[in-house]
Amino acid sequence: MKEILKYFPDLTEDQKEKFNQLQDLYKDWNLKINVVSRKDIDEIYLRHVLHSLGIAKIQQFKPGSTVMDVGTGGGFPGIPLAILFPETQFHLVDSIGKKIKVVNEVKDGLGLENVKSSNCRVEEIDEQYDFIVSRAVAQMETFVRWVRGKVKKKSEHELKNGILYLKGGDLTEELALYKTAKIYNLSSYFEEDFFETKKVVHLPMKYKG
Ligand SMILES: C[S@@+](CC[C@H](N)C(=O)[O-])C[C@H]1O[C@@H](n2cnc3c(N)ncnc32)[C@H](O)[C@@H]1O
Repeated sequence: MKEILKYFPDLTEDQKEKFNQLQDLYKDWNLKINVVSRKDIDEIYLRHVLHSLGIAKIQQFKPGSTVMDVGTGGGFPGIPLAILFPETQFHLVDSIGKKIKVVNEVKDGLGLENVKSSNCRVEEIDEQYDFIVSRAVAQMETFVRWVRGKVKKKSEHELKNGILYLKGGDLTEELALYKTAKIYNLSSYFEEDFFETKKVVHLPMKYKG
């Protein structure tokens, strides 16, 4: 939890309380369904919560804007972002039912009213959002094919709408097709070694590839 306060010192008491509850909620659920690796559960604030919040260093979601988290698994990056941006609506989607069950339990446990979830493949979703966020789900080309048409071309809330994808490693080859993609190194924002190779890719949706 100290990692979160270090980089997000202006949290409200309610947000602090919610972030505080996360570890115990995931610890309990992890005993039944493995959503966070055993090694990671003790470092959940660094490896999952702060990593998810890396997106917030690139984009501050505005009140009223809408975000879909594709392949959310146990709720990353969607749940931490929903705590940080309580006036933004989040739709967390995963094709595995038991993962969405955990998401729903965590959402209810925290009383997150700005989160809804769906147990389906993202290809089945027929809605448009200001932003699509994701971590560790598919190669960019596949991902873009899945979500094409699901980002609002022009947003009343946001100027930089598009995909915000948490990725690691060398992305030169994977992003060669996407001339408008911008890569942000999370090591510029967070000093822990874990973030050395971690990046946020922003792909604006005017891209027609
Ligand atoms: C490696 S996990 C990552 C989970 C989470 N984003 C995280 O970083 O902890 C990938 C998740 O994507 C989901 N997934 C893969 N393809 C999907 C699709 N087409 N639609 C919805 N979910 C998908 C899988 O069920 C799995 O839970």
